[in-house]
Amino acid sequence: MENINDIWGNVTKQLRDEMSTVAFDTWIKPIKPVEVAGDSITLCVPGGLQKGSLNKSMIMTKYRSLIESSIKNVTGKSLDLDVCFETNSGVQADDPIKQESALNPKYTFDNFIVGNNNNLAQAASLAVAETPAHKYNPLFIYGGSGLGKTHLIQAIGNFYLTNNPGKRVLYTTSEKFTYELVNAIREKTNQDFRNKHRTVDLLLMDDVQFLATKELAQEEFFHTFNALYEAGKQIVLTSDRLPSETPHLADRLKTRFQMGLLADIQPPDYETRLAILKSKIEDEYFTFDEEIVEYVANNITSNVRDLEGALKRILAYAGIERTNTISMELAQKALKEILSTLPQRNITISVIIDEVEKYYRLPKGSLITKKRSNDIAYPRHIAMYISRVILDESYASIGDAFKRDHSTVMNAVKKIKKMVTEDTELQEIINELVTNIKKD
Ligand SMILES: Nc1ncnc2c1ncn2[C@@H]1O[C@H](COP(=O)(O)OP(=O)(O)OP(=O)(O)O)[C@@H](O)[C@H]1O
Repeated sequence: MENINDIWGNVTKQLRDEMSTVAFDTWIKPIKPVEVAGDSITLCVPGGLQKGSLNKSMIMTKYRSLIESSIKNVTGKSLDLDVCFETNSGVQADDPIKQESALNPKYTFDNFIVGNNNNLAQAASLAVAETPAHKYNPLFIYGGSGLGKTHLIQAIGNFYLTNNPGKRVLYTTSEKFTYELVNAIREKTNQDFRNKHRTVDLLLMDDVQFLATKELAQEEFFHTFNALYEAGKQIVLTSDRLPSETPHLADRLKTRFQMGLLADIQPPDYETRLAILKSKIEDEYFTFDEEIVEYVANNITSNVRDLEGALKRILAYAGIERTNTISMELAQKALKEILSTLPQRNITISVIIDEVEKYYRLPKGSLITKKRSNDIAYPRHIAMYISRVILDESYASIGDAFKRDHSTVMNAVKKIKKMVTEDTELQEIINELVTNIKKD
């Protein structure tokens, strides 16, 4: 069973039998199903910020396991429950224009945490949502999995619809686009397909990299893109990589995707991970000590989806132990399994060089040039120091990687080692670099 309304209809039938009528009418009946995406199901509770968050808290603490087990009975799958409520900046779940747009109201700018890793993409997204087709058309957001691309692209749509009621927005993915195109050809409804995609004010296309291997869909999307662009409509695209690095993507699409702004999202740094965790915890109404939040931020470094997963695990353990206060012991128990299964990166000197160059925003390969200016020499010494500390490599093999002799490496390592003991800022930089180097 795939349709969210069918699933929820069956789940509520079961819940009605298992709960008292008063509890069912108060807590379950007002819930609106939003979507099933991947391993999670999203439901929306009524109320604004205050009442909505109370409703959500009640569902998550008291009824979560009951709802999740009914969902499992109905779908045969374990789906994570995600509950949203209607904020001022989110569109209403039952608004017909919203339904046509296929947007999920839970993705807003309000709940998107901005850090060094995503500030360009967030600022450009907001600019596009405020004044579409003005500055950046198309806006192309790219970055690794679980870093917030879907969140941002949908926040653009939600913001735009809230501020421009009556305008038409369409959120789709390249896979959905292809699937609907194939159906349209089979059922001879090509014109409907074109009307749907070419007459909107704002087209949001997620995961555009999957178009690359589908010739027919690329051809159709090329014409969709042109029709919208020429009509002065905004297009926003997301991908896991740059257009120029997408194999099999037609050149004419590559050039079009590059016409506006290319904005990247990088994995969140430590500060941003902390801020994201704190904001997600605020939504949950559980008490966490600062040291527990730091423990999670230090250990889960890959992406925001994994951070959320870690938090959900901790909350699930808290649910089992029927407590609202999270202890360090509970957090460690909850994360033990996932920490041991997280992919470990194969760390080499070249990984360290890459990360240090990225951190100091230096062009790739700068650390192994002959340049001796301080802006290159200092990061180079740090990279040598980290190579020695993390990998325990010999000075000679570090020297080979940096095209330097072994005494240069030895002096650099000695110098940074001394500085680290005196300079707390440098200690923090090195901690952050080591975290970046270790994450996959
Ligand atoms: N900066 C952020 N602030 C708050 N939540 C975030 C942030 N970035 C990501 N998230 C959350 O992390 C989860 C994963 O994000 P999202 O689905 O947008 O990633 P993605 O880049 O589209 O991944 P994929 O390429 O795998 O589809 C979502 O629940 C999203 O709300």
